[in-house]
Amino acid sequence: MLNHDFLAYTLANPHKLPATYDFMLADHTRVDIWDTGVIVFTPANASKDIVLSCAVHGNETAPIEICNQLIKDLLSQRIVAKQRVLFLIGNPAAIINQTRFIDENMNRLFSGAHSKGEGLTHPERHRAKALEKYVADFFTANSDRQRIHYDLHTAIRASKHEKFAIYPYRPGRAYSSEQIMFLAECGVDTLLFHHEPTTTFSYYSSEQFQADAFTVELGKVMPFGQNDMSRFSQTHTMLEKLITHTNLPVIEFDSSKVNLYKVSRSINKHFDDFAFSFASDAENFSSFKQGEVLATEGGQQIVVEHSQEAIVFPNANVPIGQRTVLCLVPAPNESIV
Ligand SMILES: O=C(O)CCC(=O)N[C@@H](CCC(=O)O)C(=O)O
Ligand SMILES: [Zn+2]
Repeated sequence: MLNHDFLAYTLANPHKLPATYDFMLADHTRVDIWDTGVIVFTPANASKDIVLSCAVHGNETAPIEICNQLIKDLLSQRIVAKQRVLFLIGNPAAIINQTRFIDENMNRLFSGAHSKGEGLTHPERHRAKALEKYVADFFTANSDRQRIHYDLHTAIRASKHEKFAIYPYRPGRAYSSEQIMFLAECGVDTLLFHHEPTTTFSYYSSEQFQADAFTVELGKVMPFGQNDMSRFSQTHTMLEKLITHTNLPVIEFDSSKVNLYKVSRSINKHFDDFAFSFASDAENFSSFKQGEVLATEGGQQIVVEHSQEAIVFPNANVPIGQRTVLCLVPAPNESIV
């Protein structure tokens, strides 16, 4: 049965739990375990419903360690939740495999993509569909609460901005200065405003439930045991405060504390010979000048269109049709309230 180590319990039962559980922590918090890697803490009188997800990519270990420590501290009652929290350990089988995924990148399978196209038997398809349902059940249980979802990741390569967040496309909804400043307090000082709908987990929560949802990149991917956890202490502290405080002070928007970019385009792969022209170890946010060649494929060159474009998440090793890189330009005039 479960002791305080929910990660160990999840990895001992990566596909299915022997049973679902609910119990009380003293008389203050109800705990529900809905599935492998899925645990809810419900205190009385919360004002926020918060989803913290990790391991949507199985080899991104630092977010897993952060979430497991918060869960341990809640279960042992070192800390007491004042807000309702759903923790999701996204892909337990891929954690055991020490890989980004088993058959398919799960962060391309939300908003119904799990049920379209080929590969319907892939384990990530079933898990993405199940995770959608858990998030839907969690958020729709209350209609009067602030809804927050931080989908925690680490990136494949080094980055000029170590910690950054992707703000999913949200037409007609202003960006939240409160959220941007909270993330800055977490040490996540760089925001990318996405320009189109995607099939990521954070877009799902944002679009379906109007959650303040973000993909949050906390550093470079490392195997278990090799994370310098001191680099995550600011984030850990702020997430703990978010969960355990009734109210957090709202910090006034200060543009000098954040770097704001918007996605100018997503370059998708059309041919097997897609190749980048820049160094294979180029950092995220490396910037290129107008006319410079970013990539080649099918005998064509893909060149920088704006006076400068920065790149993030370059990965030529993706299936045809998927994103190889996001191009970014500065975003000084976004609507932030
Ligand atoms: O480092 C990389 O190349 C990928 C890191 C990562 O997993 N990023 C997310 C971003 C999701 C988003 O665009 O909101 C992903 O690619 O799924
Ligand atoms: Zn990731």
